[in-house]
Amino acid sequence: MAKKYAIGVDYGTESGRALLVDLSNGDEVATHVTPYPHNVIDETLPGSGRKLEPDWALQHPADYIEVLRRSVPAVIKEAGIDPADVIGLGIDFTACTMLPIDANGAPLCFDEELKDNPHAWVKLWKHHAAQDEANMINEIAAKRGEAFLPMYGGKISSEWMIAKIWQILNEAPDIYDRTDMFLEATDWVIFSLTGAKLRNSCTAGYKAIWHKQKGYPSQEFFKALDPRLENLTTTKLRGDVVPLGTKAGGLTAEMAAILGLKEGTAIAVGNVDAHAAVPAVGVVTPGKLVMAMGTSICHMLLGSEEKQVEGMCGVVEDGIIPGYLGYEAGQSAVGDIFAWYVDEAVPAYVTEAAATAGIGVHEWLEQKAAAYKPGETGLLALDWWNGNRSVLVDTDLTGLMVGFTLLTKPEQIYRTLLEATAFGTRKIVDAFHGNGVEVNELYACGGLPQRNRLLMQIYADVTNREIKIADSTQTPALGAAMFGAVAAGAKQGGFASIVEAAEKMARVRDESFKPIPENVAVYEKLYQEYSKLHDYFGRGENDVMKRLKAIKEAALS
Ligand SMILES: Nc1ncnc2c1ncn2[C@@H]1O[C@H](COP(=O)(O)OP(=O)(O)O)[C@@H](O)[C@H]1O
Ligand SMILES: O=C(CO)[C@@H](O)[C@@H](O)COP(=O)(O)O
Repeated sequence: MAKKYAIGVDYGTESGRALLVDLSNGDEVATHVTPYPHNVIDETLPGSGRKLEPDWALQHPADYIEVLRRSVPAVIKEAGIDPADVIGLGIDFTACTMLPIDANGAPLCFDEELKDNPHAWVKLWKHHAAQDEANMINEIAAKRGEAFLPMYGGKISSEWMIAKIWQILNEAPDIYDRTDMFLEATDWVIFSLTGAKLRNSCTAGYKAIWHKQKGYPSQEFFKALDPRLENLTTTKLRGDVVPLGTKAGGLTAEMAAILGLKEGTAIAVGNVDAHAAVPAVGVVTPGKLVMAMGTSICHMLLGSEEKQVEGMCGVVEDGIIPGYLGYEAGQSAVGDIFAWYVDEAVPAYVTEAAATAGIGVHEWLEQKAAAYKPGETGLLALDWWNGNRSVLVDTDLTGLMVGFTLLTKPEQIYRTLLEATAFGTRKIVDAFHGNGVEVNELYACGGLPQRNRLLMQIYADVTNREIKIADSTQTPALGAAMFGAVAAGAKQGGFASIVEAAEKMARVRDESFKPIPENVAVYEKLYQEYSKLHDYFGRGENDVMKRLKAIKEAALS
């Protein structure tokens, strides 16, 4: 029998990537990236040039189709295979990236009459202009004692579905009225490929407050938010919510012609980028925390029971792997903190020394920082350069470093920043483990594990846990392809379940990072000090960070 393949399409913030994978062994045969022609729309609307307000971040839905049009034929061509041997396709997306559609499924921004209204466009995950609505949701939910709130660590984010919908209603009621359904972009792309309007359990659960047993929050809750939202969940949020790996449908004839694939090819329901990476590193059972490490970190973990864990982003049944509770937590800046130091704060001599050595500034700092023993710098930092997403859930918190002397060196500061983010991850690990959601091993994927060995050793030492590293450098796309193969099913040459797909296709590297006992002992002491600072500045004992923010805002006004 001819070899069978699946395609995973990973929709990132600035581009989409297709990956063609061999189902017999998980080999990544071909890949192709399409930058979004309209990129992130955060200044002016295409066409009218209408200016957008700060905190807005939109996208053009046609760009998502363009990724399919360019990247899918490109991987088929590069691989030189018969398109009929591609038996399934899955996608993963940034989230909550959402849009209003009409009764035919067309985005409202495609309508000549509506295209100059920014609310008709896709709101990207990092659209932060619905903060007022998010604050009201949290206030009202807390007052009413809504049971869902603790399942989201006590706070619903402005990035998520309900806050974004309410902003549309408040600022553009005509767009709200014209909307037949609000969909996650990941679900809209699947609709475009198959004609099936389904909602996937991952985005519905993590981003739209849907619960497998309880459904959405009550109509009374939505009425308490705004009487106009009373029927939202049965009208504009209607639609079946189905578990990941479900076949959404077959590729339509029209899309088959565009993609160069066979009509009827199995298409899996949509998924989220970080979550798709979990089976791609082979994690399909509890006890293993997967860290998608890049500019920020998403931490994902499976459990068998629904537990309340301080500061988690959410717990969703079938949210990561069908049959398990999926837990998500996160640090809102990690690589971004190192980037800040390298771009904004290192002395010129460091940049020059790195250039002379023919290496990057990160690499130069890593090499120098690796010469120190844990504790030797005398420095300690709080990693809140972009607030704290878990466990404190407070965007007003800011960064801090103590222990400077006249002898402090740039590489010591860099090492301290690496350590601070590791302590932030340890807080998350402890929050899960201490609340009965076991964390025994760590798995890492994303850009950072490939780039910085010192960072990974520090994480192993600080958490006192072995860390396995993804073999693939494109784990979300690999995970999406795996779900595509599950949608195709075993009879077609795919898999009966994601567990089977992971057994065949997922890989970690042979080399892992193991804790070094003498480092663990020193970091334990430093972590106790970190925890004292964390609680002192983060739990209200000393509100200096908030007071500084107020003074800054007054100075700016
Ligand atoms: N050698 C390095 N050590 C530590 N951080 C690095 C290094 N090189 C790049 N970074 C950081 O990695 C981040 C990008 O990670 P990546 O996984 O590629 O991106 P994304 O999170 O957008 O998918 C940036 O924040 C950058 O500062
Ligand atoms: O929020 C999530 C996942 O829950 C991400 O989709 C979102 O932060 C975007 O992440 P990336 O920038 O693609 O790593």
